[in-house]
Formats: sequence, structure tokens, C-alpha cells
Amino acid sequence: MASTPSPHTTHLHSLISSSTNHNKPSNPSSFKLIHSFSTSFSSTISNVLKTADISLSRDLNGVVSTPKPTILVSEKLGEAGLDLLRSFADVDCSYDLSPQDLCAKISLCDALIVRSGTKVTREVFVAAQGRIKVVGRAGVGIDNVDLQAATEFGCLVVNAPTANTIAAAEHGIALLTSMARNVAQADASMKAGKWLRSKYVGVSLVGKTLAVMGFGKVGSEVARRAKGLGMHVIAHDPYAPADRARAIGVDLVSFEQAIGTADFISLHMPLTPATNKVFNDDTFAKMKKGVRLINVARGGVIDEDALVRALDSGIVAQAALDVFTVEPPPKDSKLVQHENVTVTPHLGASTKEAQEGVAIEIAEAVVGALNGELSATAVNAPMVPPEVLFELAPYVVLAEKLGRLAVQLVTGGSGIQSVKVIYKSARDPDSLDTRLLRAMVTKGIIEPISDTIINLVNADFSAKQKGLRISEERIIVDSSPEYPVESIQVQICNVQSKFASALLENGDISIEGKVKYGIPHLTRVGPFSVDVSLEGNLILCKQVDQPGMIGKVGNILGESNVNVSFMSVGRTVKRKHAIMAIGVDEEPDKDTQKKIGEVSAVEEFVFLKL
Ligand SMILES: NC(=O)C1=CN([C@@H]2O[C@H](COP(=O)(O)OP(=O)(O)OC[C@H]3O[C@@H](n4cnc5c(N)ncnc54)[C@H](O)[C@@H]3O)[C@@H](O)[C@H]2O)C=CC1
Ligand SMILES: O=C(O)C(=O)COP(=O)(O)O
Repeated sequence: MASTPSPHTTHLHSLISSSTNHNKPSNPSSFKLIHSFSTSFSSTISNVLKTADISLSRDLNGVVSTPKPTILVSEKLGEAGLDLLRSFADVDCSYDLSPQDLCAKISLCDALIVRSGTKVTREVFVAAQGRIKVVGRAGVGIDNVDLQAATEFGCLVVNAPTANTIAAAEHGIALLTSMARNVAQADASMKAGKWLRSKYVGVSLVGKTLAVMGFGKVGSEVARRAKGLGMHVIAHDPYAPADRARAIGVDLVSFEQAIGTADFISLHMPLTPATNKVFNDDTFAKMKKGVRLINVARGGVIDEDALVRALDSGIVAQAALDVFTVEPPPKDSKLVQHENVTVTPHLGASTKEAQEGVAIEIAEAVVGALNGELSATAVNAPMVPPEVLFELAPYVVLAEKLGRLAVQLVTGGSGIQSVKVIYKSARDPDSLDTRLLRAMVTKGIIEPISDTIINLVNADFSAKQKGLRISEERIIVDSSPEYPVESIQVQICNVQSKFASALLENGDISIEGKVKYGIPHLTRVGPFSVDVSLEGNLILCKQVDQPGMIGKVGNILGESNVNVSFMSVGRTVKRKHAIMAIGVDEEPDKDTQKKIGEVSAVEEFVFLKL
């Protein structure tokens, strides 16, 4: 019999640093039902991805190698980022691709890096035929990426949210000050040979009220700088913490109050369905006459036709715009041509420093994601901070294996509709993040019965699509909270099992596992306690509890050269029935399986692939 197996090597394990964490036994009698909830979460950031499916190739000497992934960069990216990408992948810099050309190329790429100019539509994901694993947005706004489609296709989307904040804020201030003093118009007129001193009398900023709409990273930096210019700054942001505003000396106010009292309004919110054309005829009508507007956020938050009307009527005295609904805007755009409008071609993030910064930030995120690592900047996957992930790493493997095992116990043709995952833990429910574990149970259940690749990005979506309800329960146990999870139990409800001993009294298939010394173990099958390392393959065998059974089955396997790696026997009542869980390295052939079935005291058995 082989000794204790080596650390697990599933792709998931390679995604997350391995840990030597192990559980201590606990007192099951002190379990208390704490919390029950069903699948649905929306917060996004971190990710566990399936590693890119990069097939192996051989060189002329027959040495097997993994080909480099291919990364398509469809817009100009800083050299430092490109260097980083090139050290890891084949990098195809193809700028100004038409939508058709992008679709034609994408199925050859493992990752795509874009800025704001590339529309990553559903068609792109369809054309990728499952190859693309990551879309990296070298900047903040991800409104040019179809996140829903990315999620459905299990493609991670990451952005570079911090490196261009200062650049965007500085550009906002540049637009604010140059607009107030007509710098662009005066410059153009001088270059046209004029000297118009009285035409370009400006307005002062000191003492004026600036409303910052969207008090996030850029908005708060704009506010800080405007305070330095002596402006009175107010802000509107339904989600911003008041203490952050207070710390900068900014009052958070309602939308109406902000737009109704401001002399200058600077836009810094993302483009979402809720902010789309939020500045329109109605809202312009509520503004102070002669207000000045700055937009370095997204063109789509303004109804541009309404802005032209507001400029013509004098409600808006001036506007300074870096972003447009359609980029580039049509050459005859009334807005761009308006004499009271200052425009720049989406230059907010365009400083050398910001471009180098976002390039490095996105290159690191994309390379990390292709390596299967977590990304702190994922926008369509739940956030699991790296330290939590590190701690959960062995449980992630356990969760997937339990799912994979449980689904194989279901009789073919029984539709699985409801799965319950029960976590026993000494931790307070609020300090145990189970989203990753749930995703991995889902992966284990769905992947063997479908052609969908499941990862943290699409696990919930895929479960929903397949009509599978994954509910979770947490049970608090009286043991050390040092370890995040004591055990994970997977129950498949209302199905028939090909191994009746895995059924609980209520008819649900139930298996439970623990992590011991960093290795996932199966510890319970239906009502039977077992203890077998979840590696290789598994034979579950129910027999009459009598001497000699281990030897009989072991001999049959040995004769067929099937190596037993682990073995455990569990029973409910002495000398009645027992379950033998046998870990095997090889799959026993049909004849061997038949022989096991023919051992007189064996009542049922099943072979399971892990
Ligand atoms: N012009 C350019 O080159 C650049 C443009 N941007 C754009 O600037 C915007 C802000 O970027 P960051 O500050 O980095 O993002 P952020 O996420 O840090 O801040 C956005 C803020 O908007 C708030 N918000 C959301 N909905 C809102 C609503 N209905 N009303 C008011 N506030 C709302 C959020 O709570 C958040 O605090 C984004 O649209 C981004 O794409 C960012 C960098 C460069
Ligand atoms: O980061 C953002 O949201 C920006 O708008 C910057 O866009 P860009 O990368 O310069 O096309």
C-alpha cells in the first residue's frame, strides 16, 4: 500500500499558494445552526480562474513544453507594461482593429488588454470560443466591456483603478482653470492673428462653490485641489463615506442641493444605467444660471443635445469636456463646435506617469490572472482578499473534490436541482467568507456533467442557468477558530443515488470532508464515518461488517495491479454494515470491478474519479 500522498496538484491548487493548515477535531455535539442563506452575491473584485488551457507541445528533441500564452494589446500601452507582458507571453500589439478584425483575432488569444477605445462586446466573447481568460482594462472605466457577457463566458475582467487617478484629477483641474480663464479660446484667437483682451475676461475661482459629482478616487483628489484654489467644495455621492468627505473639508449633499447651489460642477461618477444621461433637460433646469460644467468622467452621463440647449439658453455658461458619448465625436458635433465649450480628446489619463503606471498595473493583473492567481482588481468576480484565499486554499480543493464526488453518486438521469453546502466552523459567520468555497463546490458538481468551465467568475451564473440552487448553512462548532473551516458537507437533495449508503434518512446524498495536514479528506459518507485522503480515485464499498473484507477486496485490486493509496472502514453498528473507502491510483478495469461486486459480503460498491 502506498504511503500518504504528496500535496494535491489540481489546477486550483496551483492557483493559490499551498498551506500546511490543518484542522483539529471538534466536539460535534456542540454544533449550533447559525445561518442559512442561498446563492446570490454581487460584490466583485478577486478571482480564482481556471488556468489558461494551453496545450503542451514538443520541441525537436521531444521535450515537452508549455507554449506561451498570447496576449492581444489593442490600444497603446506603456513600454514598462509591455516589457512585463513580453517576459511572460507572446504579445500582439494590434492597434485600431475594426470590430471584425478583433473578432477574427480573439480566438487565438488568452488575454486582451484594452483602454477606452476598444468595445469588448458579447460578439467578442462569442468569437473567442472559450479561449480568452482575461480582459485587462488599462484604466478605470469598464463601460466599454460587456461585463455580463464576460461573466457568462467565465472570463475575468480586471482593471487598473489607481494609477491614473491623479492624472484624471489634474486634468479636471486643468479644464476648470483654463475654462474659467478662456485659455483655449484665447490661444486659438491669438494663433488666428487676433488680440482680444476684453472678449476673454474670465471668472475667478476663489470663494466659488464647486460640486463634485462622484466622490471616489478622482473626485476626492479634485476636491482636495479645488480647496487649495480657495473654492468651497461640496460633493454628491450616494455611496461615499461621510468621514472621508469631512477629512477633506467637503460637505456631502443631495443631488438637487449639489446642482442647485454650485457655480462649477465637476463630474466624476462612472457610467452606469443609473448615471446614463443623468444630466439632461430636467436637471439642467435645476442648475444655477451661468453654471460651469467639467466632465472628465464619461460622455454618456450627459445628454449632449440637452447640454447644447443649456449652453444656448445660458443656463450653462461654459463646459469643459474630455469625454463624449461617441468617441471620437462627429466632426460637425454642435457641442464640440460650441464657442463656450472647451474640449480635449479623452486625455484625462494621458500623462507619461499615469500611462506607465496603468501599463504596469494591468500587466501584473493580467499575468497574475493567467497564472491563476487572485487579482485585487477583478471587476466581475467576488472579492476574496489574498490572505483569506491563502487560508482557504486547501478548503478550496476540498470543496471542489466533494462536489465532484457527490455528483458521481447521483444515478444518471436524476436531475439535480438543489444542493446544500454545510460549513462547520468555529469562526463567527461574519468572518468566514464562503463564496469561494461555494463556487468550487459548484465547479465540482457542474463540470463533470457539462462542457462548461466553471470558475469564481461564472459559478453562480452557471448554477442559475442550469436551474441548480446552491444553498449554504453555517454551523458554529466549539473548536479553535484558528482554522477557518472544520468540515464541509455537500448534500444533493431529492435525487436517486447509485450508492444507497451515501443517503441520509431524509433521502439526500451526503458526503463530508475535512482538511487534515493540508490534505483534503473524505470523512463521512451518508451516515458512515470514514477517513480517506481525497486523491487519485476512490472505491466506496458497503459490506457486511465481518473480518477479512479488507484483505479480500485488497487482493482483487492487487491482482489487477491497482495500487491502493489509502483505506478506511467506517460503520454505524458493530458487526452489521460497514463502508470501506479505498483510495486507488489506477482505475480498476471492468473485470476487477465485477470481481469486487461478486465478493459475497459486498452489498454495493461504486468507483469514483476525483
Ligand atoms: N477622462 C479620463 O481619462 C478618465 C476618466 N475616468 C473616469 O472617472 C470616473 C471616476 O473614476 P474613479 O474616481 O477612479 O472611480 P471611483 O470608483 O473611485 O469613483 C466613482 C465614484 O462615483 C460614485 N458614484 C456612483 N454612482 C453615482 C451617482 N449616481 N452619483 C454620484 N456618485 C456616484 C461612486 O460611489 C464612487 O465613489 C470613472 O467614470 C472613470 O472612468 C477615470 C480616469 C481617467
Ligand atoms: O481610466 C479611465 O476610465 C479612462 O477614461 C482613461 O481612458 P484611456 O485609458 O485613456 O482610454
